[in-house]
Amino acid sequence: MFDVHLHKVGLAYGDLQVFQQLDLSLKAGQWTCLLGGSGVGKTTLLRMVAGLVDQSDIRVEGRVTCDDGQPLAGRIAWMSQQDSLLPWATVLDNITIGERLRTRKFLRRSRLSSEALDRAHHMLELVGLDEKARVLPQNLSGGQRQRVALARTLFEDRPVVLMDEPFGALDAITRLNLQDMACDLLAGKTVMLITHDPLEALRLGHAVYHLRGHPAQLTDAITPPGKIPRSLDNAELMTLQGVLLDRLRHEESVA
Ligand SMILES: Nc1ncnc2c1ncn2[C@@H]1O[C@H](COP(=O)(O)OP(=O)(O)OP(=O)(O)O)[C@@H](O)[C@H]1O
Repeated sequence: MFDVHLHKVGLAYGDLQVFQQLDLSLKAGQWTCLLGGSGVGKTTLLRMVAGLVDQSDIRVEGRVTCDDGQPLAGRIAWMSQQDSLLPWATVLDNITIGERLRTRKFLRRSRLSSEALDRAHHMLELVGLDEKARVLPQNLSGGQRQRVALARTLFEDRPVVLMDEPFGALDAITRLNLQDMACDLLAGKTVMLITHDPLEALRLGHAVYHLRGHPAQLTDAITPPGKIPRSLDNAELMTLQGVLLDRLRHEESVA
């Protein structure tokens, strides 16, 4: 278990300074949630943590370090709103795609180890979809597809999970159910979650930050009380939701 630290990070696309001088710590085993208006730089910040920014046409400042002294590269799983499932591959093949690419068993018709297959089936069981192992993604609902994406994230078994609005396209009830499932199954992982939904951030976040302004800055963390996922009848949660919605609405109106 290790914390991830962002030290004075900044990023500019040409003349557009998206954010600068940001300090942020992702605490080991906790959920850090990030809210902010459209275009403020949330995805860019997440991509920077993941090492996914192409440094040829942008300026990157600062450092991302882990407090165990090891690099973060290779210890991250990613989950986004677009489930990125390959349409022509079965659910099982989608879940094991990373393993197939790493072991060069993607193009050849060679088989994965029985251990890897058992583990993939187990992940599907955990998300309640084992009976869908052989179907194609087009035959699944949006919520089921995101459960497959969650199973793929679990299969990768990385200590750090970066999530970019993973539940954003789902209806309210499916979203609540998936929040609970992700919270349960990702227990012990260090999670950074980007969301537009204050309630989602407050249900799941040990620390909730608001990214705002141009260049963007982070507000102080809100640390809602109680264990995650927090219950909807938590009165403090509802008060904090009102505060955050008000902040976000004000931000939109001045942008
Ligand atoms: N590859 C790129 N080249 C140039 N500008 C970019 C690039 N990617 C993003 N931007 C710009 O950087 C800013 C931040 O974009 P980003 O996608 O990080 O915002 P966001 O907060 O995630 O937005 P949303 O909530 O709408 O997804 C925006 O002004 C966007 O237009």
